[in-house]
Amino acid sequence: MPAPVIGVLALQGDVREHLHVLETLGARPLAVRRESELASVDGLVVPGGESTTMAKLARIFELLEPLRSRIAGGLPVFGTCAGMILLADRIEDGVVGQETLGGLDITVRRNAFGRQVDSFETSLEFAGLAERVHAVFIRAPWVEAVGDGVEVLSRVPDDAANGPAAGRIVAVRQGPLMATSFHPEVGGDGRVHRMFVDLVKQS
Ligand SMILES: NC(=O)CC[C@H](N)C(=O)O
Repeated sequence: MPAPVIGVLALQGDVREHLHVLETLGARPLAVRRESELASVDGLVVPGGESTTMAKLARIFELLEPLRSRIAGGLPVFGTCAGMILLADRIEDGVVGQETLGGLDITVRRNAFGRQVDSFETSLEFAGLAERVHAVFIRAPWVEAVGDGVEVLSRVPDDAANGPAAGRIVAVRQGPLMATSFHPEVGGDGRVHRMFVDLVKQS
């Protein structure tokens, strides 16, 4: 199979970082702003940024329904941080009327880590990876609840020192959909993206 075309939704957020990691992994990255571009991708990354802004822009750019229909059609999608929020079927602490793309049977809590520690870095065990992943959290959501078909890939260590974040789910997969609360595109570790590229190749 030729290298898959992997789009990065390029309405807002840290688009360039994702394009760069995908390029280093030998995928063909494509910034997606129009329906015609969306139609040509084999997989899609929804980056970190601001989920409410991204949803509004997706509506303005007439991408909301095309995105929903490609997700319903089985397109592999990887959401990071705001991207996780956009893929979630249910949001806690969203703004009133906040729209999502949906598809992942999860409930996310926006800005869950709170003001004191809203941005931090740690290393986490991650299902399928031998070594821990360096995880950068920036005003991140966590996953409050998952449906039956959802595989948990990573959690904050269940250690009292982690306070209310202890044991919280921060990475999931459901069929062709993957999401992380943190930003694997920051910090030069391509292993989580490689997992997604492999998922795209298998689909
Ligand atoms: N780094 C991020 O993507 C932050 C997400 C942001 N707090 C939101 O609600 O959309």
